[in-house]
Amino acid sequence: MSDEFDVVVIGAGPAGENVAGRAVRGGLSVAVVEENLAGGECSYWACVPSKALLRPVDLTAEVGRVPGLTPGPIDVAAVLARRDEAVSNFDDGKQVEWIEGLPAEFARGRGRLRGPKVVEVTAPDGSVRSLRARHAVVLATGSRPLVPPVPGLAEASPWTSHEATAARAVPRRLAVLGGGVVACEMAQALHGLGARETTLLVRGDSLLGRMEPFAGELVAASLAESGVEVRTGAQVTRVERPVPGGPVTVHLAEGAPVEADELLVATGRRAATGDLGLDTVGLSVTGPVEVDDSMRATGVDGGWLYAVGDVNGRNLLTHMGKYQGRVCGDVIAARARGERDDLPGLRDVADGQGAPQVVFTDPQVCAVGRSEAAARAEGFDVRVVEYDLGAVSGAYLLGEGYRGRAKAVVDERRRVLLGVTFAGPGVAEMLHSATVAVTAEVTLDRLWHAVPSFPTVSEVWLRLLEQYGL
Ligand SMILES: Cc1cc2nc3c(=O)[nH]c(=O)nc-3n(C[C@H](O)[C@H](O)[C@H](O)COP(=O)(O)OP(=O)(O)OC[C@H]3O[C@@H](n4cnc5c(N)ncnc54)[C@H](O)[C@@H]3O)c2cc1C
Ligand SMILES: NC(=O)c1ccc[n+]([C@@H]2O[C@H](COP(=O)([O-])OP(=O)(O)OC[C@H]3O[C@@H](n4cnc5c(N)ncnc54)[C@H](O)[C@@H]3O)[C@@H](O)[C@H]2O)c1
Repeated sequence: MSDEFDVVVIGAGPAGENVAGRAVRGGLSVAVVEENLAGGECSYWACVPSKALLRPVDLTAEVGRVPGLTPGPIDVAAVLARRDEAVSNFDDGKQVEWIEGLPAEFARGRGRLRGPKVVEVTAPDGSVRSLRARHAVVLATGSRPLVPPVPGLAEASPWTSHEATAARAVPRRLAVLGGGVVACEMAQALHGLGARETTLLVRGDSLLGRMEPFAGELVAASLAESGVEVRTGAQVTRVERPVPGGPVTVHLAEGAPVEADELLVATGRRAATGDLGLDTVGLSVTGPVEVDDSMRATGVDGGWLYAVGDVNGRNLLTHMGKYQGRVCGDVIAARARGERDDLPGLRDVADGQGAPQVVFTDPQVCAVGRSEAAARAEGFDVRVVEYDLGAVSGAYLLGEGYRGRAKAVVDERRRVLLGVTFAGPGVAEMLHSATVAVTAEVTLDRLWHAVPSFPTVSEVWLRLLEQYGL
C-alpha cells in the first residue's frame, strides 16, 4: 500500500468527497482521511436528518390548508425510523464504497498536518500512518457547533444540532437558543413532533437575520401561530441543570426564567481547525482558513494547501461546499498537469455573489444573490420590487390562507437581478429559476419572455416584472 498520493484530502464530508471525485477524474491519485463517518455532518447530523424530521411537519401544515382534508396525528416513531433510514442508521459503508470505487484510498482516522505536504493519520486503534502528498493537501474538515460562554451552559450539557437531529425521543418542553436557520428549522420540527412547550430565545429582534426582513417575520408569525413562544430580545444570563438529564432552567436578563426538559443551542458554528497541525506549516488560524478563489489557502509557501466547505467560512452550505470541491479538484488537477489554471470553471464565482439557500420551515424561505441591504452596502444602484405571493392565482389553488412574499433586488444600471427572495409554502423548488437568472445576469427585458405557466406560483415572476414597469 503506497503512502504517497497526488492529493490527500482531510475530511470526507460533501466538500471533501467532491474534491476527491474531481481530482480522480482529472487523473490524480487521492487519499481521503476521515475520523468519523464518510458523508460528514450533512449526511448524519445536519441536512439529511433535519429535513427528514421537517417533512411530515411541513406536510401537515400543507394539508391543513386544503379544505376537505384533515391532517391526522403524526406517527412520531415512524418519523424517527424514517430519519434513521435516511441517515443509513449511521453506517457509512455505502459512502466508503463510493470513495474506494472512484478509485481513491480511504484512511479511517484523525488527520493532522506534520509539515508541508505531510498528513499524519491516527487510526481508531491508535496506529499512526504518514501520508505524503505530491501536489496538494485539502482541508475539508467542516465546522463544529458554537456554544456561547454563558455561565452554567456548558455544564448543563445542552443539545446542539448534533443531538437534536439524532434525537431518540422528543422532549415535551424544549427551549431553543438562537434565531438562525438551525433554531427555526429544529424548533418547528421538534414542536411539530411533540415538543408542545417550545420557547425560542432570540437575542436580537428578528429571525433569520441575514435574509430579507420579511422572511424572518413570516417564519416568526407561523411559529407563533403554531404555538411556539418566540421571545425576542432574550439575553440569557445563566443556565442551571442541577440533575444531569433533568429539567433545565434558563435565566434571562428580563422576564421569567424558562424551564424545559431540553435546551437546544443553535448559535452558529466555527470552522473545524483545531488540532490540525496548521502551525507546522506556518499558519496561525483562529477562525476559518482563508482561501483565494481557486480554494488555495493564503499565506502558505508553495501554494500546496487548499480548504473547501465550512472550514473556509465562505458559505456554510452543503451545495456550496460541493461546488468549491469541484472547483478545487479540477484546479489541482490542472496545476498538476501543468495546464492553464485560470479557465472560467476553475474559479469560485458563486460564493461572492450570494449563495442560494433554502430554509425548510413552513413557510419555506429561499434566497439567492444579494439582499437589498447587502446590495446597497456594496454601492449598487438598487431598485426593489415586491409582491404578495398569496395574491398569485396558483397560490390560491394550493390552499386557503397561503401567505408569502417575493422580493427582487434590481441593479438599475444594467437592468439585471442582484438578488431574489421568496417566502411561502413550497417555494423551495422555485429557487433555482432565480439562481439561473441572477447567475446568468439575464436582463429584465429578456426575462419578460420567460413565460411562467398558469396556474403556478411561478407566475410571481410575471407580477414582479409588471411591478417593475414592464
Ligand atoms: C442542523 C443543520 C442542518 C443543515 N441543513 C442544511 C441544508 O439543508 N442544506 C445545506 O446546504 N446545508 C445545511 N447545513 C450545513 C451543512 O451541513 C454544512 O454546510 C456541510 O455539512 C459542510 O460540509 P463539509 O464537507 O464542509 O463539512 P462536514 O459535513 O462537517 O464534514 C467534515 C468531515 O471532516 C471530518 N473531519 C474533521 N476533522 C478531521 C480530521 N482532523 N481528520 C479526519 N477527519 C476530520 C469530520 O468527521 C466530517 O466527517 C446544515 C447544518 C446543520 C448544523
Ligand atoms: N437549510 C439550510 O440551508 C441550513 C439549515 C441549518 C443550518 N445551515 C447552516 O448552518 C450554519 C449554522 O446555523 P446556525 O443557525 O447555528 O447559525 P446562524 O449563524 O444562522 O444563526 C445563529 C443565531 O444565533 C444567534 N446567536 C449567536 N450568538 C448568540 C448568543 N451568544 N446568544 C444568543 N444568540 C446568539 C445569532 O443572533 C443568530 O440568530 C448556518 O450558517 C447555515 O448556513 C443551513
